[in-house]
Amino acid sequence: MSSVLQIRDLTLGYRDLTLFRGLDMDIEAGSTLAVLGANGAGKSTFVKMLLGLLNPLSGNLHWPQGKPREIGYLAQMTEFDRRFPIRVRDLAAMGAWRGFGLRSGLNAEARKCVDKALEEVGVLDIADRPLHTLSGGQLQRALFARVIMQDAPLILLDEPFAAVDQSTEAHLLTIIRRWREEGRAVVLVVHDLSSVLDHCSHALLLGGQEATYGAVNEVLTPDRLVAQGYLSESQASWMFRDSAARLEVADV
Ligand SMILES: Nc1ncnc2c1ncn2[C@@H]1O[C@H](COP(=O)(O)OP(=O)(O)OP(=O)(O)O)[C@@H](O)[C@H]1O
Repeated sequence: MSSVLQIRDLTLGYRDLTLFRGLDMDIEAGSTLAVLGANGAGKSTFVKMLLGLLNPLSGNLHWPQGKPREIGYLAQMTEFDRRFPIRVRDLAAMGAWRGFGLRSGLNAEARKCVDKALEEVGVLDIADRPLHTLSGGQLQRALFARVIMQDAPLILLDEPFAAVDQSTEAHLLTIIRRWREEGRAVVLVVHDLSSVLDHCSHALLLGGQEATYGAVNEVLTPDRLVAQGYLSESQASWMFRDSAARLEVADV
């Protein structure tokens, strides 16, 4: 696999708060990375750094294939103001603004791509509805269409399943799988371990002033999850009760 981003000896935090030191990791093309950690562990800070909104305290970021023109990004839904007076179709089209420019508008080919993205996420039938009329799941699908339109090699999804039902989650996971198969790197901030196990190849666990990166099975061990404050001892022994290596599917 080729790396989209190489992170070396990274120390992350703020002026008076160091979240962790010495992280080495590669974000690989065609991989899915779960970023996990207890509240306040630094997940959003890590995402902000990847987006270039925050400099590391120290360390290096190297983009072997060149820094992408654009990083696909889905913010936490709570940060989205759905009173924004646009339609579903316009929201999706905003993902492609670099391709056609804000003034010139969409040509026929771009309009076709928007419709295809809306169809893929299952909201083409409500493409002309204003955002404030959508349910949480419909809005998340529309926001996924916007990410599809961004056509980026690295995609960051901040808690994409936080406010959606199981069938929407399953649908959105098929889109994530397609992105991975296309060789894009997908980074997901998640809270629920069950959505990590079957769908992510790698994990970055934050907490306890440490950052642990590796294959999912190597990182998400009961000892480590407890040591880094993600699970209590009793949660870990319940979730790992049948196997030392395999978690029960459960929310934390
Ligand atoms: N601009 C800032 N200046 C100083 N400290 C900050 C700033 N933003 C966040 N922090 C602190 O950094 C720590 C990590 O915050 P961050 O939002 O990255 O955590 P998180 O893992 O995303 O948490 P949650 O699961 O609650 O969303 C917290 O202690 C937070 O208070």
